[in-house]
Amino acid sequence: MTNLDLFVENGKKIIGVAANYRSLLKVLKREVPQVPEIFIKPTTSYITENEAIVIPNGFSVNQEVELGVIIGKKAKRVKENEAMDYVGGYCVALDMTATCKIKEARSKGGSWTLGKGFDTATPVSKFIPRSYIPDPYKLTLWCSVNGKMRQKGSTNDLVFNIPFLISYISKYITLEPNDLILTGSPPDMGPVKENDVIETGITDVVEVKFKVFNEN
Ligand SMILES: O=C([O-])CC(=O)C(=O)O
Ligand SMILES: [Mg+2]
Repeated sequence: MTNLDLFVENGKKIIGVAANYRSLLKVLKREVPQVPEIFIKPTTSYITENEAIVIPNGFSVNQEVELGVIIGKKAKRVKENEAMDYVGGYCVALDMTATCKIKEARSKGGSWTLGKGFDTATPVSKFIPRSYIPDPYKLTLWCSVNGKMRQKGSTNDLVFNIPFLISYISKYITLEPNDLILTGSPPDMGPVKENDVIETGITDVVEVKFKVFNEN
């Protein structure tokens, strides 16, 4: 038996999707991609409510609010039309991103591991059972910093929807119960600094608060 409420404790992997909102691609002046660009974050980057986001020394870090999809059962080469059977539930997540490291990786062709995977880079809400969200494309994701709204986006703006992502990823990487897919951020991610308070949520579903600290 898997208790998906404990997805953080039992988490095996976190798979992120980059630039998966049409509105973000527009801002970035990028074409809609043919396939998703994916990356992995370690589960040691998880934090939950009341734990601190810690910015590593010398890093510049942005917040990105995202719909998290939590896998309910093992998925390998899943067809798109069966993919929703593998969704156990959802969460709201912050894909904290060290922009300094991602820029360096993009320009030098290096890896995203530090840019996406540092400790505390994946703050998440509690688990939301799948039945609680009958239509995952009607959700409003929001994120405020120090009480000022910074991001607001609708999941109907996703480029690759949840079944496509599960089908695509599971062709190459077996998905396991408690894995988390971060489906990408709407525009207006921005830098955060020590003592900032980040509040984030899915309207009428869940909200969660995190405080930001420097490493020392
Ligand atoms: O941070 C990035 O460069 C890409 C990303 O994760 C997103 O669009 O959600
Ligand atoms: Mg992201």
